Amino acid sequence: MLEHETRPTRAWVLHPDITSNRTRRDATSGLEEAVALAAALPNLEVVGSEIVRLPKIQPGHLFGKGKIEELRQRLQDADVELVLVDGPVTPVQQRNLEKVWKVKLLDRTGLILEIFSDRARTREGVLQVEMAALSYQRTRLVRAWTHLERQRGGLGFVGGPGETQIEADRRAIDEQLGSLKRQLDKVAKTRELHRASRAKVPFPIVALVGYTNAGKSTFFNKVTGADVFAKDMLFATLDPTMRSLVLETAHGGDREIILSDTVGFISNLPTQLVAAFRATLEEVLDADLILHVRDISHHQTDEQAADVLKILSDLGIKENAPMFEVWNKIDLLPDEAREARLARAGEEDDKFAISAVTGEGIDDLLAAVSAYFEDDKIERAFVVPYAQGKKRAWLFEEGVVLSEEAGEDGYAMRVLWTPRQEKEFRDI
Ligand SMILES: Nc1nc2c(ncn2[C@@H]2O[C@H](COP(=O)(O)OP(=O)(O)OP(=O)(O)O)[C@@H](O)[C@H]2O)c(=O)[nH]1
Repeated sequence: MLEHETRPTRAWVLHPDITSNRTRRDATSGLEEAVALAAALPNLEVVGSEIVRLPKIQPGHLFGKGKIEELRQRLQDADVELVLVDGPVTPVQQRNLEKVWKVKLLDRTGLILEIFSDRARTREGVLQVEMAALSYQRTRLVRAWTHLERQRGGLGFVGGPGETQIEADRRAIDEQLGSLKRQLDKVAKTRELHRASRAKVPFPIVALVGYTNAGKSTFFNKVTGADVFAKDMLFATLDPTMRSLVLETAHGGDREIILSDTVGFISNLPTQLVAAFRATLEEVLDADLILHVRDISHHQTDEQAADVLKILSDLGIKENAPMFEVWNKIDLLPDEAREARLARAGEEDDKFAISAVTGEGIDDLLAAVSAYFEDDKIERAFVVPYAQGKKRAWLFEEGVVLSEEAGEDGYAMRVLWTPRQEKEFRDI
């Protein structure tokens, strides 16, 4: 009934393809991702999208004159109100383009911030997004400021209404940032307390990570039966959601684990948001096992996986952290590709092909997770070469050594350990 009042904003997505700055992502999937991002905003209709080749960035207007005029016509014909530019746009370019096109304009960071603020569900999430948004605004003020200085011929002339206003704005933003930071610290402390009390619970934590839209929440819901806001949107989970899950052990017993869903990753994450991610993803740092959920049907699934691993390493997660790869959405693969994936997953003990929608492969994955935390110990004998002192030290730290004898090639060891320790040892 209210349809007329909530008419969606008509938006147009532009993906600048900067010839001098080609990354390994092709422009078409860049545009596709930007459109998907835009669609994640509520009450917005993407009425058009295109790649704009950009041999050279124009400082004042980003695009060249001819292109701007051509676009102006198109935007006007389509009655566009909001233009989303998938890349950085300086405040000056933004102002100029908004004036010529008579639209509102958001760049990639602005767009992601909008989505984040719309999705944040816990107090901490909201605070983080506010902080990120403020830092973003602050850098824009700084840029406007340098621009002003340049216009004055770089004389370093200070004073005048422009500067004073900007300085006041910056101070106001700094004060707000300080206050947000204090609140966030408090929330973080409370969380720390929760975590400490949880640490007393002897349940392993399994964290889901993955590129946005990989299917983490769908998987999480499927296995926990939880009602975690299932949707066809990006970034539905800005805050980690945790549920306990009881798995069956190999001997028919129960094993309880805590499964934690996290925010989806994305390429070219604006720097202002990296900190917000870091706090949100602390759970992952704490996890006993990471499940890296991948949309194996996506044509850039390998690039997405590389992005996720890069973000994890930026977050300080060790390369050899225990991790399973979950190849999700196999139901969407054509037969041949599907068979190939299933065969490879069959060969490697830390890769699993599943469909979070049909449920295929999930039992095997959960059995492997359960086995990973199997307490049953196994005895092994092997030689640790003298050059691998780190491995030997680790065995003693873990307290698994039964006996040790110095031989010709190294230490002949006998150990008693869990399958989990065995895997960790291999990765050292
Ligand atoms: N066909 C198919 N679709 C799936 C599968 N898993 C997830 N999807 C769909 O993929 C879309 C994204 O799934 P989500 O579970 O929301 O993805 P997510 O990784 O939690 O996304 P973010 O919250 O953005 O990080 C939804 O439309 C799901 O229905 C699958 O195994 N097969």
